Amino acid sequence: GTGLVTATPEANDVEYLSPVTIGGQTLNLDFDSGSSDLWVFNTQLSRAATQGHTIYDPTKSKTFALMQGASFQISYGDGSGAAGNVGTDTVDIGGATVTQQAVELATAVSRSFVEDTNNNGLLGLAFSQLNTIQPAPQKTFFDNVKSSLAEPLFTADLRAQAAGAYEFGRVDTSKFTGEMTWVPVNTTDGFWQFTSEKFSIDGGAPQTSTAGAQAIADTGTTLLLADPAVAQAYYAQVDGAVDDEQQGGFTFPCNAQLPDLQLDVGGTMATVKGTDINFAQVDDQTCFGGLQASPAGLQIYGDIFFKSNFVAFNGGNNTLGFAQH
Ligand SMILES: CC[C@H](C)[C@H](NC(=O)[C@H](C)NC(=O)[C@@H](CCSC)NC[C@@H](N)Cc1ccccc1)C(=O)O
Repeated sequence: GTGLVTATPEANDVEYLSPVTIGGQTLNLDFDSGSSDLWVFNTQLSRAATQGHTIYDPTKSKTFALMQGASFQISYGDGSGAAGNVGTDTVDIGGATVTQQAVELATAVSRSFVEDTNNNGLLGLAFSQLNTIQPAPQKTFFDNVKSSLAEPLFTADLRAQAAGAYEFGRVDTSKFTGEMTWVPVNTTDGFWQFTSEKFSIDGGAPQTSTAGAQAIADTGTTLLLADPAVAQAYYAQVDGAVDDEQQGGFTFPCNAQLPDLQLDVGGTMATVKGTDINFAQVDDQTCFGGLQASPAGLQIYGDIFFKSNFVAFNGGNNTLGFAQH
């Protein structure tokens, strides 16, 4: 295939896992457009840490080579992280193949990764400048494979409680309805970043949250973390919604009617379906919102956004394409 793999959701669509073959060994990884390291669970980790995981064994790969003296250490916004050493091997995603791809072998991973036994590592799809390998940062799979693709792009087709897909090299127009809108990406910080300062609720009058507010497209983040003004205005329209310190964010009665939310992506409005904003039940009557306030200044449009929008990441001209699906 041209580089087409299934994206399978965990419970509550917390993460999406896709098969990657490394030196002939297939592991399910979390494709993450919000970071730029490809790291895997492997035989160097303790048995306790790898319990329930699928691990990569470099000694069993005919094409593995150690990258002498190289190491990595990555931290994520949720406080999790991983660190270890580095090699190269042949990496194949649905037929799109890179020989001598930098593959980072964790020798330490945070508890949240140990406990998430569906997740055997991350495949970073942000810009290579964010790669954490020392002494010399290495290229992402996408950067390495780009020139061999029919088109220098990949797409994310993530679905609510259903199998979706990542595809490298083409935009499958049968996967979405209406027109795809392309917007320029600001790559300065290494993310797929764009201006997102306007919002409207149920197609009402657009309001500005914060002039010049920035957002990133992050397939590796579960929720939609938006400017606090957006979250406050949205949940003000939901009867019984409260910002519940104890639950860690906005909750509402599970039978609430959730309005649709429009957010601008580089000036063009994209819709997030209200149904996708009901994230998970936290007790018999109460549900936790998929839209929450972003702690930092930066907005993080995670899987909640992708469930309503098919997104193309074009590394040829650094643009993002989005369309309703
Ligand atoms: C605290 C670390 C800050 C956020 C920063 N790190 C980052 O920005 C890294 C590359 N990206 C991330 O922490 C976030 C984007 C944060 S926006 C600043 N994306 C990747 C994240 N979803 C990966 C993940 C997947 C599953 C489970 C947990 C984590 C740094 O290293 O400085």
